[in-house]
Amino acid sequence: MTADTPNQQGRNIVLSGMMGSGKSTIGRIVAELLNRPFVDTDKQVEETAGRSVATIFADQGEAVFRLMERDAVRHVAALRGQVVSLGGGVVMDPDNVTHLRETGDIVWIDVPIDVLVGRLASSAKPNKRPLLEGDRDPAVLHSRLSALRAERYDAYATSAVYVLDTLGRSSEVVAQEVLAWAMQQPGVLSPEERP
Ligand SMILES: Nc1ncnc2c1ncn2[C@@H]1O[C@H](COP(=O)(O)OP(=O)(O)OP(=O)(O)O)[C@@H](O)[C@H]1O
Ligand SMILES: O=C(O)C1=C[C@@H](O)[C@@H](O)[C@H](O)C1
Ligand SMILES: [Mg+2]
Repeated sequence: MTADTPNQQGRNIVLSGMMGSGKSTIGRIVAELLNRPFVDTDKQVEETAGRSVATIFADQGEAVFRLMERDAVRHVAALRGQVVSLGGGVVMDPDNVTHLRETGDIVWIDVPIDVLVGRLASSAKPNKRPLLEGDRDPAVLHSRLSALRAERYDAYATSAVYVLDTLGRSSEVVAQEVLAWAMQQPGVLSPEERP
């Protein structure tokens, strides 16, 4: 088994949460520790479309992006044995959640807005986060992120089987918590992934 060969036995570990919550950072660590492929739905969309998330939003609109994202989700959910990082809005579509749950378990990385503002103000990633319009002003970011989180809270909470609290904890420590959770969860780790 290599990092490019999905393990057919283990369920996907699917990380969900707001922009900047740490899905990619934590997901990569978990994938490396388990020697699993790491898949990011935003990257899948960009590779398939040959354009950045921001360009898709600008040229074709958010609705077209969401359709592409649905396809990416179905692709990812067709395989097992992966660590998956979701775009921040994926779980707003209940069909996406249904597909993801067939082969995986969703873990929500819940991060307070103030922490997100601190992270996103110093890393605007305008090509990736058009909903924030590349804005780095902390007050504007705070109000945009608060509104998004309020709108999405129920979807994040109900789609996830586990919530990670990252406050004051490094990504490495949080990744270890994901592993500890996976160990307890039937079907997530294959026998060979268990110590
Ligand atoms: N537990 C943590 N403690 C401190 N910093 C963290 C932690 N997790 C992530 N970070 C930092 O927060 C920033 C955002 O993390 P990351 O890119 O992984 O988030 P994301 O959810 O993938 O966001 P997006 O997909 O919207 O870009 C990075 O600079 C990362 O180093
Ligand atoms: O929260 C969101 O709706 C988004 C988050 C990003 O991961 C991208 O999927 C896109 O910028 C939209
Ligand atoms: Mg990411």
